[in-house]
Amino acid sequence: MCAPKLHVDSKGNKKMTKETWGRVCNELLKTVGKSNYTTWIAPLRMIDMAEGIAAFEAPTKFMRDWVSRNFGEAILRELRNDGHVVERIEFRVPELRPIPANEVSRPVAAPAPAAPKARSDEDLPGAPLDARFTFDSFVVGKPNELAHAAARRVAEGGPVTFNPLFLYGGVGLGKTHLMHAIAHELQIRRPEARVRYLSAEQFMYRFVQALRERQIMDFKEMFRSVDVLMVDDVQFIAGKDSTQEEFFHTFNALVDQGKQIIISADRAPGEIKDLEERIKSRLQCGLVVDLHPTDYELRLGILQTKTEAYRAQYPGLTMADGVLEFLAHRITTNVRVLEGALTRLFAFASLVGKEISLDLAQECLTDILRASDRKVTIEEIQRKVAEHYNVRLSDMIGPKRVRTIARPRQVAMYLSKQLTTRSLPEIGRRFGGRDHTTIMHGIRKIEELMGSDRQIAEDIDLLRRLLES
Ligand SMILES: Nc1ncnc2c1ncn2[C@@H]1O[C@H](COP(=O)(O)OP(=O)(O)OP(=O)(O)O)[C@@H](O)[C@H]1O
Repeated sequence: MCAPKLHVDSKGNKKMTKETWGRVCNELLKTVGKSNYTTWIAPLRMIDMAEGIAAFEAPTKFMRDWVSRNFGEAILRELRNDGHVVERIEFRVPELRPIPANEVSRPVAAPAPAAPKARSDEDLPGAPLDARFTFDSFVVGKPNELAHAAARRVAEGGPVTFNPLFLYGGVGLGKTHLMHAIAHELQIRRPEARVRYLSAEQFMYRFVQALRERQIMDFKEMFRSVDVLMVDDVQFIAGKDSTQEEFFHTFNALVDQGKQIIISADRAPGEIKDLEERIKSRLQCGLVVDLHPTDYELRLGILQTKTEAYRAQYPGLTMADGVLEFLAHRITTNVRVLEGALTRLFAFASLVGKEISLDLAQECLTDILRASDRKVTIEEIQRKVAEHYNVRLSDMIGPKRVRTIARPRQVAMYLSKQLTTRSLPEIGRRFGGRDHTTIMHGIRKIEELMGSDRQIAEDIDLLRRLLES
């Protein structure tokens, strides 16, 4: 930790105090970045500063070598910048002794055994699985059908055909659910297989813990002896050099042995910033599939499935028609938010003893509905409408008055008023500087036509759904 012992140089050089070392640490944090700082610098202990030599203690030999090689220069520079006369730095390791808890720099799940012992299944790495995340409870729709099919294939446990399976997609779209579903299924189909699931963050903590406790060989052996390894949210290791290094070797060792690896991330391998190139290319070697943002039908399907479960839990509650459709339409962010809204709705309705109606939904979900309001822009509306009617985008703002162009333009004006919070003069400006009365006229025209022209009404409905999904 950054806690120096105080020493005075016999040559009268500047004294190292807690404050000055604190300042040096602050500068180092800026130059090496938070994760490097926490992993490598914070565990250092300044033990001496005399005769131009700054001596530090690192918890392990590995850390000593790593810090010396990678951060020695930076530490030297910052000490000098702080006004200390330092010729060189020495890194030492303590005599073999248990490391006191206050030198542990990172939270860890549970202390590893101090001495190596015979390995049982308990020693294998892994995080608990959520019993609810099965294939049965996973609702399949267009946006996730490929990811689902790939997950199913891997879960069959046949010969490894693609390695790794790389699943990616935005927050709350079902990556973890699918990984747990694979693990559950494999436990049934291949009970003898060592299937291990953990997040990349847990992988790192275990790695750091192994370093600290000098059990790196055990760590390596543990991870290399699984049959199926699943690592969730792999983007977490980006920028964490030594964890990446270890992950890379684990990955290679397992692939070489023909063991299945399943990885998830919030984006495609090539797009993960600060992930080593060699890891990116390894991750791209198998099958890379993405979970697309949900569409209206999938959201409705998920809501219907979850509602079935709630009906059993709250047998007395009734739900008015249109509530699920309203939620699927309005909450487009992610499935987790959708689920949260439904849970709250059932709990609220049961508390107040009322039917779940649209009014009740609006009342109890105001914050979620407001946060989920997608900000559609006028430009997006113009683009979508132009595509739909096969006219040029420039015609949306141009002067042409022929009906084949004027009508789509009015549709875009109408949707701009409906789907954005822009005022009529603002909308007018975006439509080539038209007056607000022209916009008003366009909107009225469309409102009128929607009552008499089914085609226009359908077009509007479709465009609205496209823009809001
Ligand atoms: N297609 C689906 N069918 C049923 N439930 C789903 C589906 N997709 C997501 N969910 C549910 O949504 C919630 C969030 O899903 P999950 O945790 O798998 O998302 P994630 O993609 O791993 O998100 P994150 O990026 O935050 O880790 C879970 O409760 C999950 O069961």
